Amino acid sequence: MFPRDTSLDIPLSDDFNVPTNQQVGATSRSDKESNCVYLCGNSLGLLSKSSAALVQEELQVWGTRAVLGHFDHPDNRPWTKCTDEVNALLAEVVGANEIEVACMGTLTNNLHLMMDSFYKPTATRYKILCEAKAFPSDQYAFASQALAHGLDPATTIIEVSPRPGEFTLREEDILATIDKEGDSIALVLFSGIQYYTGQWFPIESITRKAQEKGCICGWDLAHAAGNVPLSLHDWNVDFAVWCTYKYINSGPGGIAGLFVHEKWHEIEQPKFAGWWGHELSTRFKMPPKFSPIKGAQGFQQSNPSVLAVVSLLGSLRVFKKAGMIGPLRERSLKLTGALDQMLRQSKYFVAPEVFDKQSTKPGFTIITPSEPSQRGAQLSLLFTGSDIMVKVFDYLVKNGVIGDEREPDVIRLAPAPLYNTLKDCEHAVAILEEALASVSL
Ligand SMILES: Cc1ncc(COP(=O)(O)O)c(C=O)c1O
Ligand SMILES: Nc1ccccc1C(=O)C[C@H](N)C(=O)O
Repeated sequence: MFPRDTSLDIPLSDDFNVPTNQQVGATSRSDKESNCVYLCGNSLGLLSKSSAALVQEELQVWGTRAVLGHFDHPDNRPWTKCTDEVNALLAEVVGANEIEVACMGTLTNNLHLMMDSFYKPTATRYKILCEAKAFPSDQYAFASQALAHGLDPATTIIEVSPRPGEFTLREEDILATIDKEGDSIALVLFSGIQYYTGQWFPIESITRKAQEKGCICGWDLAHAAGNVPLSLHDWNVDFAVWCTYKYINSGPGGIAGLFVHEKWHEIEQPKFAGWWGHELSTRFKMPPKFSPIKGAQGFQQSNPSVLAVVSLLGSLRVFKKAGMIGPLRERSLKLTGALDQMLRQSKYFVAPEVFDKQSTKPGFTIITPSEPSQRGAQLSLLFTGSDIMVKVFDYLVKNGVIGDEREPDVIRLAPAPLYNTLKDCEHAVAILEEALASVSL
């Protein structure tokens, strides 16, 4: 029997709205009013009551104060300064100084903005190094950046792939590639945590090696921010971008984050300026010449959606109340560790070394590293056969277990430490086993 840690039975925060079985269309469940088992905070985090209340407040201010809300706000949160509290909290989440962080735009927008500033190919140093099978938006961004510089993506973008028979990257292979190709690499840009495999890359050592070879090192932290401890400033990361709608629960399409290390603030001025990057003290005097805010916030372009900002703020306040990343990671290690252990005890589990994708016998392996320091909350389950994953996924949803399917073959399950419990993990494993039993029939 798996030893139970009863502290994991109570959610860390009761501030979240968990959809019911009925609401998610779990038609096989008779307990329609019970909460579903939501293990999909790696794609879209849940709505916190705090975010919902703050959005309502801003709607109220908009309805009652209209344009005056920009400067004179009943809750002392004038819209011109609505990102102040968020920036401070985001800086804590990613391990940065406040001046290094901006809450703005969207992940892919910010990635382009940062590449516009930091990707400066020359005749001899022009390549972009990333992991193979990066999230498609990142691949499109890299390729289009290469094209914009008149370069051929096929020769510009180099990817590190897993060794044959392996699912994740070895640190030594990444470092060796940088060593070998570094003189021709302009930019090393990995995801902090790989969206498909859930592998947490060694950010500090990759950054160090890239910089030793004279490359710029940036990070896409979509799956890392709010999930694992980060120390972007101390790790000397050049720049980073992330979305906030996953583990940080800002809501679909929520406002994103951007980090520019302090060492660049005097050197790298915003290239595509907008008025919101201009110093607040003179912004509304409408001067013709752009005078940027020092640091990451100088990269802001437009006035942000206040509704999006406070939706993020609500969740960040929940993070703060829970003690920020330290306690969250501690709980995350236990929850994901327990889920991992239970899955490995399943009769359908096949060890990754002997996993046979072609097998028609229903089964799965876990492609996420088993070493906790190499992963965050997410576990990626790879299924045998060609249509087993889809059938299993369908069964899970009908039974109120919400993970996500990622083509071609993976179901991702991610217990979020703020709102998931050990019971969620136990329930998910039980339903998964039922699902696999049903496809065996
Ligand atoms: C690693 C990664 N990059 C980019 C994106 C795209 O983000 P967005 O649509 O917010 O630009 C996502 C998620 O959608 C992601 O996980
Ligand atoms: N923004 C979305 C909208 C619709 C569906 C998924 C997403 C995701 O965020 C996907 C995520 N990046 C992932 O790792 O799969």
